Amino acid sequence: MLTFDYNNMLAPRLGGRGIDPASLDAMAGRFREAHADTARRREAGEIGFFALADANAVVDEIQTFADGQGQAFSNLVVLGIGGSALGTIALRTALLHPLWNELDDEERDYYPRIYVLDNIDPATIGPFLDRIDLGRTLFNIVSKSGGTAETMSQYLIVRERLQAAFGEDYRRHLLFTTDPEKGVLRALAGEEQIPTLPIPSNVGGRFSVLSSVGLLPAAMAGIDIAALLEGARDMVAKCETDDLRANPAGVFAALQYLADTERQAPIHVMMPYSDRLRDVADWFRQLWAESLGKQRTREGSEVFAGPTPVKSLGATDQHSQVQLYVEGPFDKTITFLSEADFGPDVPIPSAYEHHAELAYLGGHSMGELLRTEMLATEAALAQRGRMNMSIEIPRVDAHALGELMMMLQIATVYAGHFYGIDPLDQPGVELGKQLTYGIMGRPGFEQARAEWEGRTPKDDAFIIR
Ligand SMILES: O=P(O)(O)OC[C@H]1O[C@](O)(CO)[C@@H](O)[C@@H]1O
Repeated sequence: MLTFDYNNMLAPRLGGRGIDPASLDAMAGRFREAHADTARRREAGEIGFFALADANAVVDEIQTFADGQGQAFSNLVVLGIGGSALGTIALRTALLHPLWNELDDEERDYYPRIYVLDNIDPATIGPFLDRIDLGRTLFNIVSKSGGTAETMSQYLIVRERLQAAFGEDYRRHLLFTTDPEKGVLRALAGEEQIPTLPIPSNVGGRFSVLSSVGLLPAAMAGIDIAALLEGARDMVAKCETDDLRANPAGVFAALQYLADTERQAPIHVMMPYSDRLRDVADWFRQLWAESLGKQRTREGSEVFAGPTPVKSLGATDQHSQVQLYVEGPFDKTITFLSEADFGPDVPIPSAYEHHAELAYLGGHSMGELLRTEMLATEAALAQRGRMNMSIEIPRVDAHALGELMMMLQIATVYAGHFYGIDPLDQPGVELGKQLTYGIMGRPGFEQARAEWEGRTPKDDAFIIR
């Protein structure tokens, strides 16, 4: 089980800058409402990600694919963006490298390499597709909506290359992961007989890491997806209580909400002290930002809610960001992520005994130093009255990742309730999408194009060339 320590968020440790424990306890009633509302929305089928933890049939289907057809490929290339990419990247960074290190050469050949193309920069896409051996590659097109411009443009390029190389056999290199009913990707799968995996319709992109979106690439890479879901199940069970102080996701959400609204600290830095956990912070950034950054409440009144998530990395960013965190404005909280057991550690040799500035390092290890630096940063922040909290997982493995990611997803839903907004929608992203469609000439978006042309004339006086 993970350990969540929030002492350094509270007034007893931080003096007047911390949150009064009484304020946290005063959230107990609102938390019971948030918990009941979440249960009601789960029951009504509006929130689907909790149930992913129990989707054992999907695990079997995915594992069968990964162990069977999947083994014909040396590369798996995921085409997706946002929630269709970030969870997979986080799992790959966390779980693949340790696994990879333990494999011998023959075993390494058994598992395909996992690539995620989550941008549309031609300088990346062109050379990547020129280099990769198409004959040994499976392309997994991941899009909940099935219509995202970035993903679909990548798909069109890949499809043309596959057809040019393999004719009608191009299908063998494609797997769509999309909504079970809606969207053009689903329609294409039917028209062209391309195999698919479903993303349950009540699971939004940023909550989909434990669906086939994250599970298929994970299984192909040899990650233990059953353990991932077991960890998630353990966290769901832990969060079944409506007693705020016993519910880790509830306390996480309540403290961040209080930091923002009572302590004017709307910036939420997530700082793993672990290379393997670094992309969990990136995945969380979308989850927190897209879910909570909202103009309107669920009832429709204006609110302009939303903390700003920031990703950081220890110890690297101690030498880039920590000066600001320790002495800058009191506008942020820091959440540390760490692992209790780094696995095989790297000892630091004893040398230069006559130089005290170096001699103290000898006899310790890199893991010890990294951990010490985190504890020291936590203490420095607390001494200066800066709110921080820490989540420690026992070790970086599939079970722990399942627990951690489920906790952060549940916390996001609770936080949405506290802010009075709907954490499941993202209306603000739509405007930019519509303007893109208009500018690119998609039929039906002429109005968007006209608005863009009407609003974008620029004054040369404000441009330096
Ligand atoms: O999976 P899709 O539908 O292609 O969407 C990708 C991403 O685009 C968004 O809709 C908007 O950024 C995200 O919510 C989503 O994760």
